[in-house]
Amino acid sequence: MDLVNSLEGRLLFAVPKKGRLLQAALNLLEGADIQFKRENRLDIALVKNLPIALVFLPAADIPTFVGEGRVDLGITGYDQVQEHDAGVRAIARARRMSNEWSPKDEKPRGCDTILDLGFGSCKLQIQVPAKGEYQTGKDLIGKNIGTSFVHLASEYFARLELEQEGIKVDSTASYAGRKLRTKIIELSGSVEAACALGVADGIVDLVGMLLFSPMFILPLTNPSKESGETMKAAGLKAIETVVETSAILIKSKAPSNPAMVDLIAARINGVITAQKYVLCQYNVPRTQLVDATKITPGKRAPTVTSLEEDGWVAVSAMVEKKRIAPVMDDLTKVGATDILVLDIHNTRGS
Ligand SMILES: Nc1ncnc2c1ncn2[C@@H]1O[C@H](COP(=O)(O)OP(=O)(O)OP(=O)(O)O)[C@@H](O)[C@H]1O
Ligand SMILES: O=P(O)(O)OC[C@H]1O[C@H](OP(=O)(O)OP(=O)(O)O)[C@H](O)[C@@H]1O
Repeated sequence: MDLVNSLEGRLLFAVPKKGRLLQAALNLLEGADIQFKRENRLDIALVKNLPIALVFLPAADIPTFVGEGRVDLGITGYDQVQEHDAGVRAIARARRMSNEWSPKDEKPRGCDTILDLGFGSCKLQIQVPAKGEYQTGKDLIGKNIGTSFVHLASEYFARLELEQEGIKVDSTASYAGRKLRTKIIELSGSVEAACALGVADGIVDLVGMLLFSPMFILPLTNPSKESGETMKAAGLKAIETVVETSAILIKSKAPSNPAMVDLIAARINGVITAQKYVLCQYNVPRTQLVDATKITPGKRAPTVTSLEEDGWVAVSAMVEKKRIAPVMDDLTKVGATDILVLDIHNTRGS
């Protein structure tokens, strides 16, 4: 199949090709009725029922393809987008310093976040040997730092160094021409081993959070791993957080088909909402209705209908799945009966 030509007229949608984010991303696509068949060893799949082509890419590369190329939509980690944007800032700073800058360099680059997808939560943290001497990020100024997130780590330590010199900076401050005293060492994997192997005094690396998303009955991270398991196993401890992250839906600043981007975003938002909420239905004496609807105010408002029994009403309201147990307890206390909890398969516009 001549894939490149078959992409004409299709919205390009980047999906993580493997790793922790893949399965949850595929679940979202299924919930949004994006039908495709991924051929073995092929990283492009044509969607059967919409003018879309899925492109399977490393999560770390998706911000580049969406922010700098022709890809319109993408699912990746917020940390990856932040690292990409920090890299764009570093290039822009270097160009301005060497007078290579020109107005065309300032074309809209990077990507816009559409939605937090509610899975893949973790933290990018500064980690040091648990029994070592370092207690704060400032203790590591001038030392060796191993990381896969070189741009975020460089900006973080530039801010620490400037603050130590009494220069107050904010996240948008320019570090133009600043030569870091701290040595940032780029590592592509197994970053947690860097301290033990004498390569680094500290690292900047991800620490998983063992979260149970409504989408899954299994933990989001590797079920055999606790949150921070890698860090603990490597004898490290986290001392500061650089970025808190989760999976996000991003879009190009100039998408080829904005209407289709909005449609896909609405469908994915519907799937996420349906997974986050349940529908709670119950009967309650009209005299208790005010107290009951304070417990179940709904996402917009509860639906109240009269029962074929004087003095009683039926209420239906969306309740966050993670709150439903105490909500049912409280409804019982105010005299609600026949309390039902229904899963929501999908939703739109809520
Ligand atoms: N515990 C975690 N460790 C690393 N990344 C995580 C974790 N939990 C969620 N993520 C998200 O997954 C992204 C990494 O996905 P990616 O596919 O690049 O690597 P991976 O999931 O670690 O798989 P692999 O390293 O085997 O390729 C991170 O940028 C982050 O947004
Ligand atoms: O807190 P945890 O859930 O234990 O996960 C965190 C670890 O996972 C990632 O590495 P990964 O396992 O992807 O292997 P890598 O070092 O080759 O990237 C990340 O770089 C951390 O080292």
